[in-house]
Amino acid sequence: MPTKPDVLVGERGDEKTDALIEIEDLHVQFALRTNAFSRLIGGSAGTVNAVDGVNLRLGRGEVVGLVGESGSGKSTLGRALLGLVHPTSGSIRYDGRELVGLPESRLRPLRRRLQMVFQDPHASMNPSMTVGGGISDALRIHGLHPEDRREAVGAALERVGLAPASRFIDKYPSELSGGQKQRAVIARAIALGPELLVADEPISMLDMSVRAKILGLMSELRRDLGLTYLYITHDLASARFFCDRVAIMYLGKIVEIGSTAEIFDNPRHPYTKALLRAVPDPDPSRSVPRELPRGEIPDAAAAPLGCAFHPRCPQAFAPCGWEARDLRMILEQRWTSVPAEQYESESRLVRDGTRFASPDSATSAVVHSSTPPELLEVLTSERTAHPDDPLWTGVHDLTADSAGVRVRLAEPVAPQLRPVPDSDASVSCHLFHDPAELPAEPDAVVLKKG
Ligand SMILES: Nc1ncnc2c1ncn2[C@@H]1O[C@H](COP(=O)(O)OP(=O)(O)OP(=O)(O)O)[C@@H](O)[C@H]1O
Repeated sequence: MPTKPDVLVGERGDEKTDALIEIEDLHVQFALRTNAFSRLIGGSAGTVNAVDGVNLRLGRGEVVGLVGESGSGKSTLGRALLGLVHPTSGSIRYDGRELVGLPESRLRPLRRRLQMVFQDPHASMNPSMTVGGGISDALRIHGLHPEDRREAVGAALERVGLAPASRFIDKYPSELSGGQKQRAVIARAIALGPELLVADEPISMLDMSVRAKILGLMSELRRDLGLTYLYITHDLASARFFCDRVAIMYLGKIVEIGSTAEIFDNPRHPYTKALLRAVPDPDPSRSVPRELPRGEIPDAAAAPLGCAFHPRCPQAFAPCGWEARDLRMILEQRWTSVPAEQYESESRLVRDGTRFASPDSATSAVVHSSTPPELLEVLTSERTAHPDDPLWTGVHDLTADSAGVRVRLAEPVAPQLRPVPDSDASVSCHLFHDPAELPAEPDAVVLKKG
């Protein structure tokens, strides 16, 4: 396997080589489509903040891994880099040139330099074109003279290990194995002479036996061609092997970034720790918890207040962004372990599951109930039974009023990605930066529907 070059890592985990890509405060929103009936009854279209204020710098020749669960915004960030989705705001500079807002006609020539390798090599290739034809076509689109194309195709195929090229050039994708197809896709990308490859899960659909070989090839290409990579993956083990730095994404934000060694040897964010614990251990005799924390990745269209990870975080505390809707999660958890009759009687106390709570400020909300004292009793007994649940650090008090149970909550504070002293990592977590010292962010107190 190729060895990693020495990397100079500076503050915020940024490499001190000159930057090929500089992303600043990037936002990508998608409009949610609602049906006519929902609009009629006042449902708003809503938006998904797929990328929510990302800052990231890729040094020339650097490999940066973007890791996170499904839906965290990794692909959208990668696609935004290539101009395949349009950012809502923010800046992407490639070699000092601003890409955001460039018309397609000016973006197209740059695409030669910014290439993408997708997860599914089969879907990336035109089944009716030979391997050579597909690569040649990409070269034609980018204006390469016909006479130069065959030679460039052959060189690219041999460079990715499909050698001799004459054996592969006239084959159709269906005649290649999965690994060979991904090599052909990489050949098409490098034939154009790119500087950056956005590799979006490039090995996840391949057999285990060929994954390491493809990663090895990508490392060789990085060394020989000076390529820079944004490597998008769920798979921390491959990121550890391949990347100089790793950024952990959660619901559109980078929550931790640092050198690969720092992320793996000294993870800080509870989400990074959870992801690392979930990596399967090759030694079956060691029983390491594999589960991610409770709950699922929340709906990006209604992201939690404060730190988006707080509902799942075992170390969350008062300022992390507790909301009345977090009480629903606590109740649902309780109802999985009580007898059916108790579930029936308790769940009836919450008036309307679709409108569980109405916040009237960031720190006060009503959980609706037709019998508030009884609901208060259930919530109080839950608090007494599990006083250590992080949620209770953010609940000042619960009182019954005519509409339901009123909840007074701690002020939510959105954490910010900040450098960790004496390390090359940055983390966005109140465990590492005093929330009282963070500059106020407007979205720290934005109300979301409960
Ligand atoms: N074209 C689109 N229209 C609407 N929403 C979208 C669109 N593309 C992505 N999203 C939403 O944006 C969020 C981020 O999606 P994205 O695919 O970037 O995440 P990801 O981390 O790459 O996930 P995966 O690993 O499953 O590919 C998700 O909530 C997704 O549903």
